Amino acid sequence: MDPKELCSTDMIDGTVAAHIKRPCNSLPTVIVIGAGISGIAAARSLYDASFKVIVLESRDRVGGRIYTDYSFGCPVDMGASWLHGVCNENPLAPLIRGLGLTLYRTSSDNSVLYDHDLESCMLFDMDGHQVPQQMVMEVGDTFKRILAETVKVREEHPDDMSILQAISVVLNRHPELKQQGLAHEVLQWYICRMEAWFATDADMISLKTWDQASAIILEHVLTGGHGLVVQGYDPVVKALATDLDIRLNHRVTKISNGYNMVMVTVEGGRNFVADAVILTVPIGILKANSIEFTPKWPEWKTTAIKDIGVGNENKVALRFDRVFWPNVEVLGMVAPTSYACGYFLNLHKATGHPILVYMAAGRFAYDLEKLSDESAANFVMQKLKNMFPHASRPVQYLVSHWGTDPNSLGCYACDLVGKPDDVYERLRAPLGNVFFGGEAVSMDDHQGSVHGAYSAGVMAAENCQRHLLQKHGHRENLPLVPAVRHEMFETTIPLQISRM
Ligand SMILES: Cc1cc2nc3c(=O)[nH]c(=O)nc-3n(C[C@H](O)[C@H](O)[C@H](O)COP(=O)(O)OP(=O)(O)OC[C@H]3O[C@@H](n4cnc5c(N)ncnc54)[C@H](O)[C@@H]3O)c2cc1C
Repeated sequence: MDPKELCSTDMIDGTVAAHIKRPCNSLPTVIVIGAGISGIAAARSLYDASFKVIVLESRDRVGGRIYTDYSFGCPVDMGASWLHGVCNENPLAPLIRGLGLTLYRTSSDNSVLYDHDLESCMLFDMDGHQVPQQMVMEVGDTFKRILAETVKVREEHPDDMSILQAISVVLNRHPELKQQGLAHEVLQWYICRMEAWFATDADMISLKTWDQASAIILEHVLTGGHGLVVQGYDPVVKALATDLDIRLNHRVTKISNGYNMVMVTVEGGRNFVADAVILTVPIGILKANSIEFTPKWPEWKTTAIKDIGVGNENKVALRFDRVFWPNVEVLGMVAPTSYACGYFLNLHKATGHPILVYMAAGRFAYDLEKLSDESAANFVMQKLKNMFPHASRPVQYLVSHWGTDPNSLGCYACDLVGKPDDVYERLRAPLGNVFFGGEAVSMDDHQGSVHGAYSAGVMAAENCQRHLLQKHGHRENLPLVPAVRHEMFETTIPLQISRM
């Protein structure tokens, strides 16, 4: 076999891989594992810098946890749908501007607890009666005060506890903040919304870090509030993926990290060899140990993976033949527990299409996945009928399964109670020729976001590039051509923001 062929990231026989060396002056090769936004951003950066790169993706599509479904005849995002931080500093802003995508701003508040303006939420009790708007606003203010008091609880307790425990400490201390009857149910709805952001239940969310992730106290947070990507996130992924060598239906089962090269094995036994690997599979996949690593990873890495939590969120999208609901952004149902609360996002307001999307998070999202799609759609229809007895049957429905999908096993990383401070640094740290990308390794508490995943991919590519250039000599010694900037990034068009 021609040695040049061996290092061109093509299939080779695994038994010879350990003896392969990359010939001098050939292009450094990188395998990116995962074609979500992070992997594609990493591959794009390396490709634009003239590295030879291939992407191995287990699914039959690109995008990962970005998934825009078109079966309703219009785009419906069943994974990510908001751009969090509608501002020019958002790393995705140039791409979104360049593609001419419209953002429908649901809130200009940067806090995650209010990614919808409260005036645009209509809540209903279990009997289908509308909750007075005055009460929605007042309980919202009380919830803010309760959360502010939890900061004091944190300062007093050296050990971490859950945000739910902290709320109960605050309510015992300040009985005047306790809510009764319907107001208590509205408070539970706010807790339900908080759980939706973290995609996990309030008894699992770390008191120590929740407000860092929610951007209430941090300075490096992106401004501009939250905007739905009206045309769906798919064009963003597709634009970034242009011209990349992406091999779909290639599920990686093993990564063998040698001194000179890394060998990656996919289901069916094919091997791929490269100078370096960037691993961007979801944290749920790492936690499930479904990829074998040789040599075994050190304990500091495996405990980091164990100590990071993974949440779940699912959507049930319903398309109707006509609109029978009011022109608000969110239709919520209050209940005595946050588990029993829920809400629909009214896509009609943002897109003009008669679509409602029910959102479920945490344990409830897992429970929803246990139902057949038809039962899940019937379940949420009952909730809707409770609010609107004359609701028509949906013409079509879609149900996501992020928790049990073997390519995601959860929706995104979350901070569990007692999370060690350095857990994300350890997850991010490279091992030999293996670099780590993906939303969970993103910097500055941007885990669980598209822009965080994107930046994590770019950062992994930069670290990988630096490593390869150090290892294989200076840039001048390698046949690299000057970096080609992706034309989408060069545009100066402003962000298009709408609000109907
Ligand atoms: C329901 C839901 C709603 C969300 N809402 C928002 C939102 O509104 N705004 C926002 O900013 N973020 C949101 N997020 C988070 C956002 O979608 C993610 O943070 C981001 O898309 C993650 O990108 P990634 O590239 O890190 O991972 P992924 O997109 O998951 O990419 C990883 C890829 O690896 C592949 N893979 C897995 N195993 C293997 C294997 N063994 N071999 C090869 N490939 C493999 C997967 O198929 C996948 O394509 C949401 C997520 C979900 C699930």
